[in-house]
Parts: sequence; structure tokens; C-alpha cells
Amino acid sequence: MEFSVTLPRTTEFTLNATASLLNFSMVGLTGPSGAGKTSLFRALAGLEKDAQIQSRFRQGALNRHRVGMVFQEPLLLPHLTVAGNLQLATRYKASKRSVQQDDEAIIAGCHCQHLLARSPSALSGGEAQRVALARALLNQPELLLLDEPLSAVDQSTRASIMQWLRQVAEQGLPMILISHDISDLWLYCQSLLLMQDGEIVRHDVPSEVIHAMYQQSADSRVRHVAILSGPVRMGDTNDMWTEFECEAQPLYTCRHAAGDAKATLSVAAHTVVIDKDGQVPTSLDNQFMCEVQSIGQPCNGEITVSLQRGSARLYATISAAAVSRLHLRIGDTVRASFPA
Ligand SMILES: Nc1ncnc2c1ncn2[C@@H]1O[C@H](COP(=O)(O)OP(=O)(O)OP(=O)(O)O)[C@@H](O)[C@H]1O
Repeated sequence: MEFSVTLPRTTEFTLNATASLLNFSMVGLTGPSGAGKTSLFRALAGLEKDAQIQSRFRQGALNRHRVGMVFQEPLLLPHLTVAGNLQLATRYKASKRSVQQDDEAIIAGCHCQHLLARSPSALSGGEAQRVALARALLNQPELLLLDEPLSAVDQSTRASIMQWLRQVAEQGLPMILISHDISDLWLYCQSLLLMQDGEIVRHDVPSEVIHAMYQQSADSRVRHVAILSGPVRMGDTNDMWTEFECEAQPLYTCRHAAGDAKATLSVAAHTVVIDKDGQVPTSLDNQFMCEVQSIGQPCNGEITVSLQRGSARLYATISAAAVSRLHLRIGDTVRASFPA
């Protein structure tokens, strides 16, 4: 899929977004609030009459295909039950083939079976979002644009739906997902588009885009948040934490939804303790052996040390006194300890 979209919004803001997405199943779209993500989706879905669009999707322009969109606001018809809202979507779906089983799988995948008899006014925000997602899928789109579709859904249900959605995407329904949730973007998207001031400024694998986003933050506490990720180690998950592997080392996270094959852990630089000995046990649950990649300049008596192991990056903000006490040098192997 390729697109180039121009849409004047205000005197200060014009959307001017271009991207080329090859053979994708799920691509993330992220960026600061007001960057133009929803405007881009609305233009791609044909909802903006002032938009100038050049696009190519499979054979032909995008407007020759069925583009589904799920908004953050569910927009269900209030006078129909949930079942009525869903039936309406199936009535206008692309194919009239008997796909009863598919329809049931979609309703189950979106966790909506028990909601069918309810009125939209009797749904929670998260339930209404799940119904809106099912409605969009039942309509059999060829491309699905998801604008923070599960922002009101609890973490464990969201993880289950996201895993299922990714399978649906991999089976041939490409999706673009707007999200501010770093973990969702990291875990479920093949690549990320980063949008700033109406333009797509970067398209890369999630780790690189998220790292670049953090680096640009005006807040130094955000600039030095690292994300470690890796496959969950089977059988080592309990109610308290999940064990996963990162650069051949075991790590633990408390924030992991059951069922996900991969886990992520955000590590803020101020929470990282480093030592060179690696022998003395610490009360911190994670220990990660890594190398000192760079040592920053002192700022208010603190220094941020960049650490790396393979493709995993980590930061530790420690006192200038600690840097000298540890005789830290670039290339040193250290143990970084941090909470789960
Ligand atoms: N209907 C509209 N008419 C005029 N300007 C609009 C309209 N909708 C949005 N804008 C403006 O366009 C810009 C981009 O808004 P948009 O909603 O696309 O951003 P976003 O990246 O989706 O933000 P968020 O992450 O907060 O949802 C903003 O400056 C917004 O005020």
C-alpha cells in the first residue's frame, strides 16, 4: 500500500503524509497528540472531502476498496441492540457467502457473545469499543484502520483481543493501528510509522521508532526510559510475575497479560542500580549483564550512563560520585539491577 495525503486542517496545521507499506499485516501509527493521526485515517477512509489523496492498494486506488475504520468513540446506533448493530454490519458486508462460522468467530474474538441482547446504553466504554470492533470486522473490510480501538478495555482482555486481531491480520486483513500504548505497539506491530506535525517522519521496526521517540522527548526522565523485550519463558509465569528472555538473560516483569508470547518491561534510568562485581545479591528482581556504551556529562550532580547488550539498550542515571567510585569506563561489563 502506498499513499500521499494532503489535508489543510487549520491555518497552523496541514496534513502532508506519505508512506509506502509493503506486504504488511499490522503496522502501528504513533506520535504526539495533535500530530494528525486521526486526520490521516479519516482521509484514507474517504471521510474528508478536502483531502487530496494519491493511493495504491493491491490493484488500484484505495477508494476502490472497502476500508473499515474503528474510532475511539464506538458510535453505536442507540435504538438497536448490540445484535441489531452487528446484524446491520453483516447486511452490508462485501460477500453474501454463508460465513456464519466466521461471524461467530469475530463475535467471540472481540469478546462480545454475552453482550448481544444488550442496548448500547447498557454497555461500559470498553464493551462498546469491543462491539464497534466486531461491527467493523463483520463488514468484511479489505483494510482496517484502528484508532485507539481498545483504549477503554482492561489490559488482560485487550491482550487477548490484540493477539487474536494480529492473527486475523496475518491471515490477510491488513491493519493500521493508532496507539499511544508503547507495549501494544512493540508487541503487535511489525513496524511503526511516527507522525509529527502532520508528516510521517519515520517508518522502522518498533524498537527503533520507540527509541527515537523517547530520545526526542523534552522530559529527560522519558528520554532515558528503555524497553526490554523478549519471548516469555513457558512455565515460569505465575500471578506475580512473568519470566522472559532478553539477550539470553532471564528478566521478570509484573506487567504482562497472560497468554502473550512476548513480554516487555519499561525501565526508567533512575530505577537502575549498577555494579561491577555482580556477586552481592540485591533486593531488585532483575539483574542484567551489559556493557557501558557511553557516559554522559554531569547534570545537577547526576550522570546518565548508556548500557547495551546486543540490541537491548538501557540507561542508568547515577550520581557523578558513583561513576568515579565505580571507576566506570566505556566498554566495562557491569550488572544492571532494576525492579520487575
Ligand atoms: N475537523 C477538524 N477541523 C479542523 N481542524 C481539525 C479537525 N480535526 C482535527 N483538527 C486539527 O488537526 C490537528 C490534528 O488533529 P488529529 O486529531 O488528527 O491529531 P491526532 O494525532 O489524532 O491527535 P490525538 O493523538 O490527540 O488523537 C490538530 O491541530 C487538530 O486540532
